[in-house]
Amino acid sequence: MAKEASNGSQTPASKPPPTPSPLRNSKFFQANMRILITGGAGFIGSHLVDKLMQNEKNEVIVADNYFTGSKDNLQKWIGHPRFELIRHDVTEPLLIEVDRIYHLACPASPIFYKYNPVKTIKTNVIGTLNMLGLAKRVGARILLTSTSEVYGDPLEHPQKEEYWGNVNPIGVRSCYDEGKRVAETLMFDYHRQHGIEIRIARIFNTYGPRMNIDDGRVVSNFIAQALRDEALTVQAPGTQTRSFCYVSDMVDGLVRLMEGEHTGPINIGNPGEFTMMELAETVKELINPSVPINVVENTPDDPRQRKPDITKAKELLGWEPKVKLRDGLPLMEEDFRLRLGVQKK
Ligand SMILES: NC(=O)c1ccc[n+]([C@@H]2O[C@H](COP(=O)([O-])OP(=O)(O)OC[C@H]3O[C@@H](n4cnc5c(N)ncnc54)[C@H](O)[C@@H]3O)[C@@H](O)[C@H]2O)c1
Ligand SMILES: O=C(O)[C@H]1O[C@H](OP(=O)(O)OP(=O)(O)OC[C@H]2O[C@@H](n3ccc(=O)[nH]c3=O)[C@H](O)[C@@H]2O)[C@H](O)[C@@H](O)[C@@H]1O
Repeated sequence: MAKEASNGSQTPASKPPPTPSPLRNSKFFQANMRILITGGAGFIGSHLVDKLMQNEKNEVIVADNYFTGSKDNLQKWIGHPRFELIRHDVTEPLLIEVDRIYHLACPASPIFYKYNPVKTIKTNVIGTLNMLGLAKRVGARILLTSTSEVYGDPLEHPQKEEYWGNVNPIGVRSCYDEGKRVAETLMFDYHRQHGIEIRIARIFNTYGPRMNIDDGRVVSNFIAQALRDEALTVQAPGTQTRSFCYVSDMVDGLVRLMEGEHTGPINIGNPGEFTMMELAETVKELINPSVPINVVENTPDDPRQRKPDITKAKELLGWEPKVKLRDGLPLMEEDFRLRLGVQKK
């Protein structure tokens, strides 16, 4: 029997999550998978939209508050009968019917996630709670895009999924690192407590076309600086490392994880590891050999090294990255040239 809630409304007794809607079996719906992408107007999200829209059986719904994303990234899909775009902040509940939720909504560039850290935490915690609530109500499978930042300034190298990390809980990056750690916890608690089907991807630095030009992340900074004939700003000491994954490899990994049998967390990233000085030298060589490289001040708590161990992704998802940094950078250069209006000399 339903219980009487204190405000007088009826609340259902505790029960297992519903199976997907019976409409799934009707003639019309059988051909479709309805997929929600939160943060789908952003960099990775918009590439994921492109990939999922290629399958004519998919309907794609994007919910985004446009904090760091833009309708421009989705221009080609606006008006398409299988596509819907909703201006929505995930810190508010969303009532729709879907089969899959790719939950990406969260500013990813350190400049943007530090801009309003309280909002970043709300997005990670309340936003993930809301999306898990939605998954529970409609019986959808949900994938969280977590981050290599859950490993903090890692004391193990390369990072395996079993490593618990070395994160400063009160630093300026904590709104993001700890926010994503709580989001992972919520995912597993909903899975254990309510039987929700979950997937967790731990994404390592990803780059490619459509990154915000002035978004502050290292690859977009260096390419924009090289094209504008400005000095490349290597933050000290320059020996810190990152591993850069091209965006088409990333979305391929995310879809495999979603449609595979494993909850994760699974690292998705390119194990090729570079110092920031090496990255600057590569950008200089490929894009503009006449720009200088300047070493500038760094920000607090910058991780000193990062490289994914992708054994799990290889074994469990049959996934590994295909695009090498030297091949991916020119593809991004082309997109930045178009957007900045800078011709090749
Ligand atoms: N790009 C990377 O290197 C990287 C690495 C690790 C993890 N990730 C994760 O992948 C996801 C996508 O990253 P990205 O690089 O595409 O970043 P992005 O900033 O381009 O995209 C994030 C999107 O989320 C939207 N958003 C932010 N807060 C929101 C809110 N409260 N409600 C609704 N929408 C909101 C933004 O407007 C934007 O469209 C993020 O969850 C990020 O943490 C990215
Ligand atoms: O992969 C991840 O998990 C995380 O990676 C990045 O975080 P971060 O590695 O700090 O990204 P950048 O801001 O691109 O910085 C990378 C390195 O480049 C350096 N850097 C940055 C900008 C610049 O102009 N010059 C420069 O040398 C930074 O000091 C840092 O060492 C993303 O922005 C996060 O969203 C993501 O979760």
